[in-house]
Amino acid sequence: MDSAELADFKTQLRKEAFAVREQAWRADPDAGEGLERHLIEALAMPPGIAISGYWPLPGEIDVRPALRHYHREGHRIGLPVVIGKHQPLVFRSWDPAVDLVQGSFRVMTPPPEAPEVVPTILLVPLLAFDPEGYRLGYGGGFYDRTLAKLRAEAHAVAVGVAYGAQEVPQVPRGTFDQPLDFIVTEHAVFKFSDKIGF
Ligand SMILES: Nc1nc2c(c(=O)[nH]1)N(C=O)[C@@H](CNc1ccc(C(=O)N[C@@H](CCC(=O)O)C(=O)O)cc1)CN2
Ligand SMILES: Nc1ncnc2c1ncn2[C@@H]1O[C@H](COP(=O)(O)OP(=O)(O)OP(=O)(O)O)[C@@H](O)[C@H]1O
Repeated sequence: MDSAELADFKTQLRKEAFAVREQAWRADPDAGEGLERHLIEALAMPPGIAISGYWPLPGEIDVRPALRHYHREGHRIGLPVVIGKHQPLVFRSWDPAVDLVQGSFRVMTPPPEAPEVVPTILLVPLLAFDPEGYRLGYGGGFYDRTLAKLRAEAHAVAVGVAYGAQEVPQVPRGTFDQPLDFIVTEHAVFKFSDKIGF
């Protein structure tokens, strides 16, 4: 498959994945609680480690119960901010008292004055995932660029979070696609690397 065919294939898969995710979300809007439980069971976070999450868009599994838990445990939490097309994401500090502002793509983000957080563990949103740990995102390449940068610089663990229904047999892969270390859903944990052994 050349890169144009790969992009077309991903576009088609994205349409299907949107519909499947929307349905899962409508059926179980509180799945974030099961997700929180599985995250806590699966990943022993070293004290004080910085964790990134996201403020969910309609359809995305609600990662906020887990973020509140990690904040209570004393972790620094960052939420993603798009600083430009073709640029890696930047993460800014969030806590329950922070008033969010609307950023690019209607995503809620911490205000510009919130300090930057460089996460070691990233809770990564996605449209679809496969049983080998590959993910399909919105197509901006934001998380691929961000993970490539963080993994080149330091220890970074990518944890895809999703509804179980978002699993597909295979996500088409290109050279830039960054595999996940874990995928955690409201029902299950998939582990692809031993990376969290700090
Ligand atoms: N909650 C959340 N925050 C996030 C992301 C995400 O996936 N989820 N991102 C992950 O990169 C970044 C924002 N990137 C985004 C890139 C594209 C679209 C987008 O195109 N949304 C369309 C739906 C897609 C389409 O119809 O083609 C929309 O808003 O209607 C949204 C977010 C950073 N923050
Ligand atoms: N590290 C990178 N350097 C340069 N281009 C990249 C990099 N990562 C991804 N891209 C390009 O970004 C575009 C979008 O990639 P892709 O379709 O894989 O996005 P995605 O994984 O669905 O989205 P996201 O990572 O934002 O969730 C592709 O053209 C891809 O080649």
